[in-house]
Amino acid sequence: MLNIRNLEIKRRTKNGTEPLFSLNELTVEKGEIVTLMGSSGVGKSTLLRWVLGEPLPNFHIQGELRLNGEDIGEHSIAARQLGMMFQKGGLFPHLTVEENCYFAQKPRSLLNRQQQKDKALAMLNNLGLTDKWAVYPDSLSGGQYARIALICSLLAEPQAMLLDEPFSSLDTSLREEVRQWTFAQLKDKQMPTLLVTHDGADACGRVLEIHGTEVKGDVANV
Ligand SMILES: Nc1ncnc2c1ncn2[C@@H]1O[C@H](COP(=O)(O)OP(=O)(O)OP(=O)(O)O)[C@@H](O)[C@H]1O
Repeated sequence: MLNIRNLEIKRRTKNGTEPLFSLNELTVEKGEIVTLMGSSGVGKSTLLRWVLGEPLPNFHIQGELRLNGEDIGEHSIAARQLGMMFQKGGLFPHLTVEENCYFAQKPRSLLNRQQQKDKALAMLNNLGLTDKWAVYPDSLSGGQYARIALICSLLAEPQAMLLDEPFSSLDTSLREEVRQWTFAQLKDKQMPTLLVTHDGADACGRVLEIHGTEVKGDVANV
């Protein structure tokens, strides 16, 4: 379970700070997907980068962050055990799919190399993508890339997943398919997931909307 409380995001300016938005409380339960919607520039990506633990020198951010009840606000990126899927990226371009799959499992895996291979291949096999095992990410199509990037995030066995406009680089025909597949994977794994998007078509689960500097609770459930 991911819990954010008393969050205030401000952007540093020449003359001080400018408020982006604030949030009293947001909890994402195990097995739940919560979508945070808002127009471009309101601070959605900044929120996810703060949750992930990235240094954000151009922002002033206050808030409490808990994962499964533990305060992780001071933890390093690696120690937070969070998975992330971006609009683009997520795979190392200089590593093959196979090497990306091993790298993803490295930090906490107790499995040996053969077990890591079997686990990754089983996931790729479900998608009919085992023939991409030896290729580099730049030779994958957009949909193949998105799915393999999510597989790599899941192989790391994160405690929660953060999705930042994960489908917006896909064309319409593929977008619906990848979206359905991604949400099914996350629900199947009971993964607490926080999704940010400006596009209502990509929303899933409980939807919160940023209006001005405030977040309005549960506008819909999709
Ligand atoms: N590194 C940075 N330094 C200074 N300002 C930044 C930086 N990154 C983003 N901003 C500004 O902070 C605000 C919030 O940006 P953010 O990327 O979080 O918005 P967003 O809601 O995710 O937008 P989008 O939907 O377009 O991705 C914007 O006004 C943006 O211009």
